[in-house]
Amino acid sequence: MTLTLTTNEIIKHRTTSSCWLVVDSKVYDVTSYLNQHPGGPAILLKHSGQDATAEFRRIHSPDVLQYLPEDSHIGEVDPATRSSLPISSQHENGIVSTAPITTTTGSRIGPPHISQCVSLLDFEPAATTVLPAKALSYVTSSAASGLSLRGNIESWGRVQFRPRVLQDVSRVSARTTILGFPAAMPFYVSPMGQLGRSHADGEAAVVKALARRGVHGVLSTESTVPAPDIMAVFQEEQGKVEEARNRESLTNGVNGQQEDKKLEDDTESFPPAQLHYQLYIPRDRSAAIARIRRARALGFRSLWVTVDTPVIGKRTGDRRLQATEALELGLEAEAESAGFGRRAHVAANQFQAALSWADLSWIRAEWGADRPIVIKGIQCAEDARLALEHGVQGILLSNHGGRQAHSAPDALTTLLEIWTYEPHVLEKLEVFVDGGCRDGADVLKALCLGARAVGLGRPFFYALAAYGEKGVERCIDILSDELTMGMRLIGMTSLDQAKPDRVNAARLLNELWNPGKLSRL
Ligand code: HEM
Ligand SMILES: Cc1cc2nc3c(=O)[nH]c(=O)nc-3n(C[C@H](O)[C@H](O)[C@H](O)COP(=O)(O)O)c2cc1C
Repeated sequence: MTLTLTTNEIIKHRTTSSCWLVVDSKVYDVTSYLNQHPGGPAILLKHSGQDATAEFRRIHSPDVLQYLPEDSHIGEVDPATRSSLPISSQHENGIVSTAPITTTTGSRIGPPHISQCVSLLDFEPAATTVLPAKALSYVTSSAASGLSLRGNIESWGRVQFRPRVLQDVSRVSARTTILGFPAAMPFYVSPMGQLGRSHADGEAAVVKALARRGVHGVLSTESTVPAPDIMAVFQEEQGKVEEARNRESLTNGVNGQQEDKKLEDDTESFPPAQLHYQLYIPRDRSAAIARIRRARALGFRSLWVTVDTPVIGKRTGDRRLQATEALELGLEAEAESAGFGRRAHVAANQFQAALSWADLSWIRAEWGADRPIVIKGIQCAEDARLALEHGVQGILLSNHGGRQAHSAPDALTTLLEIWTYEPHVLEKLEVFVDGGCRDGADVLKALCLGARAVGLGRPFFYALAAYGEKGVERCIDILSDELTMGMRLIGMTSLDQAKPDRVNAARLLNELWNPGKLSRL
């Protein structure tokens, strides 16, 4: 029998010895979960004794409630007293970002006008004006001292173009295919968990923007909004785009202007956007199978299995903030353990640390023999070869945006390592790269070195935070503009001309892993 609990009763439970919170009118006793919560105990305490629904939804999909101990749901809020239940409205923790834009009088102002964002780098400072410190830490956070992240960013500048001139570049096309599906552009939005922490419209805003631009995106297992709802928004938006297109082509047909309207850059009429699904494998295989089946039934085009996360990396910034939050609440022991990260993740079954190459056979069986699988997180040539031998269709060279292993190689270096030691992989598999790419023209460098497309994460998180779906669209537009302009300036009219002789990667090649030299040590 479910208990009916009054507001007077609920508000009493705000301590480490009795901590209740309300989500969707359900009262949960989370006392025994406090020290297991991967987001730390302090944030649960802050939202305890209150209706935490709105704040919970900004961060979590209802799916996470499965991690609570079975008897945590202790009752329902008494409807007669619900209106007096305090609503926890602090956005995550109420601490505003550390670097707000301020006026000369010192007052805080919001992001600049969207038109002032002309490069992807402009979105980060814009986002710092709106994101609370905890969300900002979540997105900027990188592993350990930040070497992997810095290496990613710097790697792009270590490859130069070898521009060709006098090539008639009046008409260019950046069309490609990704795993057999046409794509307007050779870049995509990387999977990022908890986009609700960036903006209230979260994943919905991103997929709407993708549909309007014909750009592909990979949805994270850890999305704030459940996958079926996101797919529904995406399909509805695609329907609208299609309708608008049909109306336009009728009008153009009547006026006989179709030919004149053909854009030089081939960006006006684009193929439909596509969504792919990123999979984290939890410890419980039946939960993993349920995820795969759901993604398949929903029509995601391919499955991107993340393999660089047997455990969560050492996100130094997040750990410091969790320690600070705990100290603010006088929880010294929790503060001390915050420095050792989200050990509870493993207990919470979220990542299967025992995952191995052999697991690909049941993943394949569940996903389907004829549907593409991409391994996300390949970081050396040997593993690229193993992925090929295990029958996947693609590999993503990635160090998770510098958030997982310390001193991990940037994707361009891994790409060159594959060129050098396992070049046949590049002929057989579609190879994707991500990490630190912040310019459309840089995308071309990866393509010249054999990549199919480039993923971008943080710039989209920042653009979404500052401007919602308009920000995501602008981020895509800036990248597209830089890419097509880049093609013209290096003398390329289509992506099949993206070949290694268009770039000088000598600086990265000089530092490539060299087993021959090592064996002489
Ligand atoms: C009451 C049930 C809750 C459960 C079972 C739960 C579970 C989890 C889990 C499993 C994670 C790991 C990341 C993920 O899977 O999304 C997490 C992270 C987190 N949770 Fe909760 N959570 C709950 C409530 C809340 C509430 C009410 C808040 C705040 C309003 C919150 C804030 C966070 C934050 C900030 C993180 C850290 C995310 C990161 O930095 O990676 N959680 N929680
Ligand atoms: C905020 C954030 C959340 C992320 N969440 C996930 C995730 O849920 N699954 C995953 O496979 N990768 C995740 N990643 C890694 C990205 O998919 C991608 O590899 C990385 O962001 C690329 O680097 P960039 O941010 O420098 O562009 C996340 C990255 C960020 C920044």
